[in-house]
Amino acid sequence: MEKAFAEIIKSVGEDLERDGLVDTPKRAAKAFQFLTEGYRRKVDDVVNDALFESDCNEMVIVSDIELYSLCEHHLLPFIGKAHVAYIPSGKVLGLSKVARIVDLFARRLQIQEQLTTQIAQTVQEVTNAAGVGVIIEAKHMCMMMRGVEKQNSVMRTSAMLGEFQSNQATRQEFLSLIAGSR
Ligand SMILES: Nc1nc2c(ncn2[C@@H]2O[C@H](COP(=O)(O)OP(=O)(O)OP(=O)(O)O)[C@@H](O)[C@H]2O)c(=O)[nH]1
Ligand SMILES: [Zn+2]
Repeated sequence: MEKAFAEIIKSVGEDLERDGLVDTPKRAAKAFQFLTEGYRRKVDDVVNDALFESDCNEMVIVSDIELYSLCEHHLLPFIGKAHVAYIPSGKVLGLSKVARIVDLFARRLQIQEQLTTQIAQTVQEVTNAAGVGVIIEAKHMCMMMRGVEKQNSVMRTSAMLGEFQSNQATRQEFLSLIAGSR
């Protein structure tokens, strides 16, 4: 990866020997490894058995989880928030683990739709919840810094599983609680 970054820097006409750039391929490779570390993590390790028996069967919402991902088309960041809700069915998930699941899939090359679905399916699989809802709102640098250059558009995606899909009242409760947090 270091070599690849060195090639990219040379290809823009820069001098790789100059002071500020000497260590840049190494730094950039380290940064890119971090931004894609989701490929090297496993759900079980991330969740770390932090599942707790509970007879709570009311909606749990973790909202406004910061999200940084990379669009797979341009390798530019998309940045925003994820809102994750589920209805427990015997087990609740450690609070931080919801955010860790978001990062696990965000730190990959992604499109927002797939990221949203992967988070929802994983929360469902891990908790066996009666329903899961995920909403992501994000701004894509590939639409802001280049290309169509629209600064204010926000992409909103959702994935609704189980009761969030079949029960209008559940979905509505989730949406109104999210709206309250905005
Ligand atoms: N659906 C979806 N599209 C995305 C996402 N991230 C980037 N894109 C889009 O992927 C598309 C790639 O289109 P192309 O025409 O192949 O690439 P391009 O010529 O660079 O397109 P422009 O961005 O329109 O300049 C663009 O419309 C991007 O806006 C995403 O998360 N979801
Ligand atoms: Zn893009």
